[in-house]
Amino acid sequence: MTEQLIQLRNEIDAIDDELLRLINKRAQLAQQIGHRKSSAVYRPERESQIFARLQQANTGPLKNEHITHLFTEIISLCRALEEPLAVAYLGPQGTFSQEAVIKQFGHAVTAIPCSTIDAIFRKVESGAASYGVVPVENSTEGAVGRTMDLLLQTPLKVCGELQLPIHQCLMAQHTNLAAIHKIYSHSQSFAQCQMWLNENLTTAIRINAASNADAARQAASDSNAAAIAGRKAAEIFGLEICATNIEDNPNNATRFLVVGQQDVAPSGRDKTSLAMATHNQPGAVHKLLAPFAQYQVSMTRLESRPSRATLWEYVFFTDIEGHQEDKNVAKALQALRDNATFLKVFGSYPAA
Ligand SMILES: O=C(O)C(=O)C[C@]1(C(=O)O)C=C[C@@H](O)C=C1
Repeated sequence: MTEQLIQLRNEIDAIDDELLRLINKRAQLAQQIGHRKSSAVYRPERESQIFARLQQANTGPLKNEHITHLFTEIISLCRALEEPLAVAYLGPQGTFSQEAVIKQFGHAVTAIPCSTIDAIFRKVESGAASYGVVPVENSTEGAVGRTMDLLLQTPLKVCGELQLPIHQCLMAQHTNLAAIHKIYSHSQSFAQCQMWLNENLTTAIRINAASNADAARQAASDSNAAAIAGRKAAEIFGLEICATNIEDNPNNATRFLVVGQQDVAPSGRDKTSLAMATHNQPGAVHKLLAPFAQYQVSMTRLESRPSRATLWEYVFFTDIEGHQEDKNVAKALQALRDNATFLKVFGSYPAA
């Protein structure tokens, strides 16, 4: 080893010692905060402010996404010292939903796989899990109807959102595509990879699975089969990756919501999700939405779903910019309450 290399490594050792001391000091401070908290340990608004501040201060060479990644894990460990969290998600292990849990909460949580979106809501409502992570829309396939229907019924609040890029891989016991006669996947993933499949695996039959992870599990026991799933599923089931990024749209992403029992305080960069309905009359929807324009509230999403109560009546699901405690948002919501036949605010939370 050259003198210079030894010198550089000595400097890294000294920095690691300092980081170790500082990270443990940070953990002790989090513990002290934990002892002073009377309610929820997880504070999405504070975590969002920490990430925003660090990104602002970051001078590189590490990219902002790396800094967020690193501090997600540091905060995750500090939070777990205050109180261990259980987070329910759409399982089994190896799904994109599990990746979403890790992206939002870090690794220091107990992730509880559930077999349906209904089961996730039930786990959180009963207190068996502190939070649930549910898919709400995909950039290619659109809204996840079951999540939207359950939001109407649940007493839970929306506490957060995150977006996960969805990169699909073809995986099998080997990489010989000529030997693949069957492909397992979830129907949504098949829909997202149609062009690639039509070009590269024309004759293989497509078999629907309950989830991508379940597809990978089945491919792991059949040498003539492959699965379409996320990279994580290949790791879990010991499969080889035959092709990566096979989704038709390279910007394919799924948006997830975090649901829990708490109202989240303003972070300074928030969104509010709600659903509303009005009479089925000419101009009624225009009138319903007017308060947003009047109080300068931006809508980031507007989606209609059948009300399920009355034929051909619709509920409008809306995301707006701002927190329900912000003055303009509060005024718009009050005006909406006066006009709408139905209004439910699901919650305000830091924008992803
Ligand atoms: O500031 C708090 O309330 C903390 O508990 C500390 C901390 C952190 O590690 O920074 C941990 C958990 C919360 O979700 C937010 C922040």
